[in-house]
Amino acid sequence: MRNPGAGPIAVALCFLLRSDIVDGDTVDGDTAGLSVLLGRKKAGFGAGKVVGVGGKLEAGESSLQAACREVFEETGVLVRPEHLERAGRIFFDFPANPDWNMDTDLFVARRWEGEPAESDEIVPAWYRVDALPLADMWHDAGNWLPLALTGSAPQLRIVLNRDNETVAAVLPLPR
Ligand SMILES: Nc1[nH]c(=O)nc2c1ncn2[C@H]1C[C@H](O)[C@@H](COP(=O)(O)OP(=O)(O)OP(=O)(O)O)O1
Repeated sequence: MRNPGAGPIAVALCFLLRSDIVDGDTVDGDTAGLSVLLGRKKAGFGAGKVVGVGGKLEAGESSLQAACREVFEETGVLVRPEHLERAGRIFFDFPANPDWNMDTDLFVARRWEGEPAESDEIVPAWYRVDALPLADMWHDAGNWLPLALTGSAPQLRIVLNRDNETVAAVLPLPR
């Protein structure tokens, strides 16, 4: 994937959050009536899985800039950096393949311009936050995605097993 021995890959993910509640509706719970934009990955790392929209930082880029660029490249939606909210940080730790280690900044956005459209990389779709498609995602998604989408700002190191799929441990990240 990249130069052996280099540090973790810096990644940014951005979750667009849409309120489905129309005026006058009443709902129970924090997440009822909220949907998130995820994407079915067509190629590359994690192909076939439903994943967060985002990807690797380019040289000289901040994670904020990368999140906006990746959302645009992968879905055609324009998100402005000032509309991103930090939503946590996850270190994906692949002990069997350390070259895959990723240090991932999470963002949510509640404002954007445009409608998501399919790209070469993903098929975007809206999912209810209280019914996330966890069976189609990375095994670890249930450990951090609901927390990130409900404002808990998880800061976690997710250690994968040697199968590079199942979760060996979920540890706090030093702040
Ligand atoms: N354990 C894990 N759980 C998860 O939910 N997402 C993970 C993960 N490990 C990696 N990812 C995500 C983070 C990142 O968005 C993505 C890999 O980065 P990219 O999408 O940029 O990779 P690709 O190889 O497809 O990209 P390019 O070749 O740069 O187009 O995988």
